Amino acid sequence: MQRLVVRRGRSLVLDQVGFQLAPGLIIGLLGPSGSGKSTLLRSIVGNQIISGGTATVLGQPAGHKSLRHRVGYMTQAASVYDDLSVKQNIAYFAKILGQRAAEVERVMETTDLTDQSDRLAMDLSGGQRNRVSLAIALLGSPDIVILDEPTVGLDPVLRADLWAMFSRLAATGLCLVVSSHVMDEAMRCDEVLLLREGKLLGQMTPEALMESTGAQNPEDAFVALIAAGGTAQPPSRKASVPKHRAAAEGKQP
Ligand SMILES: Nc1ncnc2c1ncn2[C@@H]1O[C@H](COP(=O)(O)OP(=O)(O)OP(=O)(O)O)[C@@H](O)[C@H]1O
Repeated sequence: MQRLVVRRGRSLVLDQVGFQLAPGLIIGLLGPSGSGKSTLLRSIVGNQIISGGTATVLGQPAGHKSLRHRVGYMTQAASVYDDLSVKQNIAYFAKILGQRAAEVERVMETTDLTDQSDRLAMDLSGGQRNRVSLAIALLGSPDIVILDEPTVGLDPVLRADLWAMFSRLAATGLCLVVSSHVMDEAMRCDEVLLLREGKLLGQMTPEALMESTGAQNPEDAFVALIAAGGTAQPPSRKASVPKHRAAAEGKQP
């Protein structure tokens, strides 16, 4: 994204936002409610009219038809039909996307839903419902998956399970962009984009965020960064050791 500007009505919702994504990383988009996270995610997907700047995804303008199968999107409201089973839900979207039946099995396996395939969506827990939405976003093996507040409303155990799943997906080379208003989730990301009132305060590793502010936790670090006027310096990609790789090599990320 370069100098991205989005206006909605009279409001300036995104103000000159610029950042880069990279494969194999979990990029956390963090900011308070109303800071513009969903608008920014829609801009990456190509569902948002932009007023200025450029949104380029995998070398194409965001929303280009060639990106249809390369960018997966899980919206904030889980797109799951209560009266269909897990498998029927996924198969329905697979059909719309022109995907084969084998792809339905693949995404159910990836999201640990194979055992639940015949259960009606209305009988699922919040975490399982979110995994159905994630499975739908993974149809067609996209290169980038955009997840809008996927852990909202989940208890800490289910939240941790979902983040572990994101890490496994990143290890396959996928780029995941995950929004959250829970600052503590920053520590689970490889890099964070910090958004406030439509402005990007910075893009950095969570470790760099903590180090540069000297704060004890991500929430305090966010406040300290605001007080310091933010920094929009992009991270050195050499410094970004993905959490999944650090764990595999037994290093502290
Ligand atoms: N249709 C609209 N017209 C005008 N302003 C809007 C419209 N939709 C959203 N906004 C404003 O745009 C801003 C950003 O909204 P957005 O939903 O992107 O934020 P968010 O960070 O995702 O918030 P949340 O975490 O609550 O979903 C908000 O101030 C909101 O009031």
